[in-house]
Amino acid sequence: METPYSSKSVISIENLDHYFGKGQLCKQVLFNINLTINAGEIVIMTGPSGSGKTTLLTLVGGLRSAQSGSLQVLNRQLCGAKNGQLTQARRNNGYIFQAHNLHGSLTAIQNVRMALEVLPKISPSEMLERSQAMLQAVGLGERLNYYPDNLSGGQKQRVAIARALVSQPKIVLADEPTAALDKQSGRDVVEIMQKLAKEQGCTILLVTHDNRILDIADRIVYMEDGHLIRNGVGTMAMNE
Ligand SMILES: Nc1ncnc2c1ncn2[C@@H]1O[C@H](COP(=O)(O)OP(=O)(O)OP(=O)(O)O)[C@@H](O)[C@H]1O
Repeated sequence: METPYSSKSVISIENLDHYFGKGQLCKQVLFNINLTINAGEIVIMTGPSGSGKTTLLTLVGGLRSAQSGSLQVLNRQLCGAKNGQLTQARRNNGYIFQAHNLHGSLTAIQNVRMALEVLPKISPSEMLERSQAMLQAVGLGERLNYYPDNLSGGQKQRVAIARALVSQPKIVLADEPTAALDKQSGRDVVEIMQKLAKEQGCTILLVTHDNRILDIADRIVYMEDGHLIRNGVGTMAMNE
C-alpha cells in the first residue's frame, strides 16, 4: 500500500465523499472534495460552522476512516484503510487542537517528551535534549518544569505546538488552535507555528474561524455545506 515518498504533493484528495450514520439516519457531510496540498505549504481551511472542516481534517489525519473517493497522505491511500494502517499514518502527523489536550499531571517537558516515546531508536538523553530545545524555540525555556495549571492559555498552546513539532512530523494538523486565546497570544502561537514549520519544511493544514490569522497561510480554502467552494492563493481569495 505504501509507495516511496517521491511526489511533491503530500496530501492528495480526489472525489472524496463522507457520510455519518447508517440507513435512514445516514447523512452526507462531504461532497466530492478535491484538494492537493504540496510539501511545505501552509493551508488554512475556513467556512461556516457545520460545513465539514473538522470532518475533513480528521480524515486527513487518519483519526477516522475515509469511505469513498481517494485520500492519499504521504503516498498512503487512507480510503478504505484498516485500523492498523491508520495508526501507522497517524505517526507521521503532529496534532494541535483548540483545547490543547495536555496531560495535567505531567510538566511541560514531560508532555513534549511523550511525543518522542513512540519513535524508534531514540535515547532518553536525546529525548530530553530535543524536548528542551523545542520548548526553548517556543519561548518556554524558563517553564520546562511547570504543570499546565500554572501556565497561561497561550503558554499551554505553545507547549502543544512544541509537542506537535518535536518529532519533526511531515504534516501538522491544527483545529482552531487560537480559539481560546486573546488576540496577541493567538498571533504569537500561529507565528511560532509558521516559523518552525518553515524551518522544518513541514506542511500545515489549519482549520480556523479566526480572520486575524489568515495572513500566515500560503493558501486559503473555503468550505460551505460540505463542498469545497473556493481553493485560492493567499488572502486574495478572501477578498474577492
Ligand atoms: N460524529 C458525528 N456524527 C454525526 N454527525 C456528525 C459527526 N461529526 C460531525 N457531524 C456533522 O457533520 C457536519 C460537519 O461537521 P464538522 O464538525 O465537520 O463541521 P465544521 O465545519 O468543523 O464545524 P465547526 O466550525 O462548528 O467546528 C455537521 O452537520 C455535523 O453535525
